[in-house]
Amino acid sequence: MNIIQSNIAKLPTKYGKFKIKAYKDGSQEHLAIMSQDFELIDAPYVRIHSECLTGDTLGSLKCDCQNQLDLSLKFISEHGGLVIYHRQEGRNIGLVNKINAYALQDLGRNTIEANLELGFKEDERDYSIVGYIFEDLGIKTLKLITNNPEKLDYVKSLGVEIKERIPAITNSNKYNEGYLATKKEKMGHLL
Ligand SMILES: Nc1nc2c(ncn2[C@@H]2O[C@H](COP(=O)(O)OP(=O)(O)OP(=O)(O)O)[C@@H](O)[C@H]2O)c(=O)[nH]1
Ligand SMILES: [Zn+2]
Repeated sequence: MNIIQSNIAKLPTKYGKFKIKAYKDGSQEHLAIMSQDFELIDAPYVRIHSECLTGDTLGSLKCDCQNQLDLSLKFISEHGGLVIYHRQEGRNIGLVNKINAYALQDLGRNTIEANLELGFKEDERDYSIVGYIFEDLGIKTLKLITNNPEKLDYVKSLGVEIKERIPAITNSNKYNEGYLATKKEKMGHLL
């Protein structure tokens, strides 16, 4: 992998004070957002957050992403750890394709059917940059904040020990009930 790394900088936020580092992998740029005491923690809390501009930034109610990011930043600010902001928008199909998938969902398809109809797998994410960041930051043991079994399997495949899984469950609403049901029933998410 040919990764370009930034230096570490301070990032004060409404959640608390963090440190931040950026990684450039081809055309994708990812972030590691660390609590101030990160280096001193043996098994940090870690959230691998998949980019969702419509949720994270615009507050879309079609998914649970903004609530999960909010929960993770608050939790990690308080208990110590790391949020990896993994910039693979739309499970790595990009924004144009994700909005086309939303248009198909407006016609009644679920998230998986919409992806398949556009010629993609149900999930196109590749987590290799996460392994690179773990190695760069010296993470060998962690507590993972996720409901997604694929993220758990990926971390285990690196030989990194998962001491605990913290569910990332937030309130549902009438717009994301179908999305959450598909994740639970068809993608095996621990919801
Ligand atoms: N292709 C596609 N991607 C979506 C859709 N809705 C949300 N996403 C993307 O899905 C990703 C979030 O994945 P989720 O399945 O919600 O959650 P997860 O990250 O796999 O699992 P957790 O760690 O438990 O949050 C983000 O990259 C979103 O942009 C959709 O309808 N279609
Ligand atoms: Zn989302």
